Amino acid sequence: MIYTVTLNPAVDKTIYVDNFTLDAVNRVSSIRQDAGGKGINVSKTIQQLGGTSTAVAFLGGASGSFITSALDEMGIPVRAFAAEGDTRTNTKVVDLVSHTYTDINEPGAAVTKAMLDDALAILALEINPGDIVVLSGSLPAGAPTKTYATWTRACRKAGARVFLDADGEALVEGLAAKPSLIKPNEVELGRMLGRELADDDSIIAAAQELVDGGIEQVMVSMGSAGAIFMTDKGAYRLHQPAVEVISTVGAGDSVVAALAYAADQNLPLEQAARLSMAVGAATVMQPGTEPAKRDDIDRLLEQVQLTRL
Ligand SMILES: Nc1ncnc2c1ncn2[C@@H]1O[C@H](COP(=O)(O)OP(=O)(O)O)[C@@H](O)[C@H]1O
Ligand SMILES: O=P(O)(O)OC[C@H]1O[C@](O)(COP(=O)(O)O)[C@@H](O)[C@@H]1O
Repeated sequence: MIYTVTLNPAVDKTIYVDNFTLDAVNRVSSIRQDAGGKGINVSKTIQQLGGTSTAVAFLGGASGSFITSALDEMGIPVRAFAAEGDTRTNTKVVDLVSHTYTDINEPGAAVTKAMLDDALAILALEINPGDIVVLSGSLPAGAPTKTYATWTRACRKAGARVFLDADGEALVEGLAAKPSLIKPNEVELGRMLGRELADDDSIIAAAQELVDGGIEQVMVSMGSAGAIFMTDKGAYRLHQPAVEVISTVGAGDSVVAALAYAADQNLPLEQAARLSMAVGAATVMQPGTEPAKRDDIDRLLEQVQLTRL
């Protein structure tokens, strides 16, 4: 079983504007809204892959209900915990002329340590050995920076494999609890290590350091440049096929989803790596945070380039 955990979910509101201009009135040509937040996006993609996951999330207000209904409609089981206040709305401004994409992410509804502890106690009782728990996204206000470390330890103690996709302090602290997999992009990885990673060699060296430190799998996603997948059983340079890019929001989440699905299905490492790139490319072909289409994934899978390092 796969559980995705989104402590700070969001309604992703994509606003389409022609010639987005700062310091001026901009007229919106169309809007779309998606259930979002990193773990929720992971659940949506796992569903497209034919897998099953339970989306664990703190939700509140009308925006929280919007997310619950959207996931219900997709047939994704939700384990909702009440947030203190309304779930945030993250605004994505897409300029259809200049093709720029601007994210404006709100801080989100606060939680208390007691709320987090209660949710974790319930989740830990439910987890069975061999399950996968995906911890994704920013921490909401009120959550200590060591929250992911605490959750990783508890889930590992219950026998689960933990995949962590976070940034900044939350990631640095979380690493101490030794998740099985992390998926920083190259900027997040550089930030985490406090140095600029300018080329493949420096990314490979950085990922190797983490694997040597006890993280079994480090997937460094690199946007249109593909990814470097470093593991304790092999390392790969990956390139996805060229596709028409509609929205890159949720691309990283889709890579995490593919890796969680592959691990749950016990797919060989190389197959997992290929799948993650096909899913990443198929995701950017969709608007907003609509998940990748199965037929795109199947078609792109054969075109992924994989080189053993
Ligand atoms: N512009 C793009 N063109 C094609 N594929 C992309 C593009 N951006 C992202 N992807 C795919 O999605 C994956 C994850 O994207 P990335 O931007 O690195 O993640 P994040 O959203 O976490 O920053 C990439 O490794 C790649 O496979
Ligand atoms: O929790 P954070 O870091 O604010 O990120 C939340 C945002 O990230 C997303 O999950 C997209 O993430 P990625 O583009 O990094 O895959 C959006 O759905 C959401 O608005």
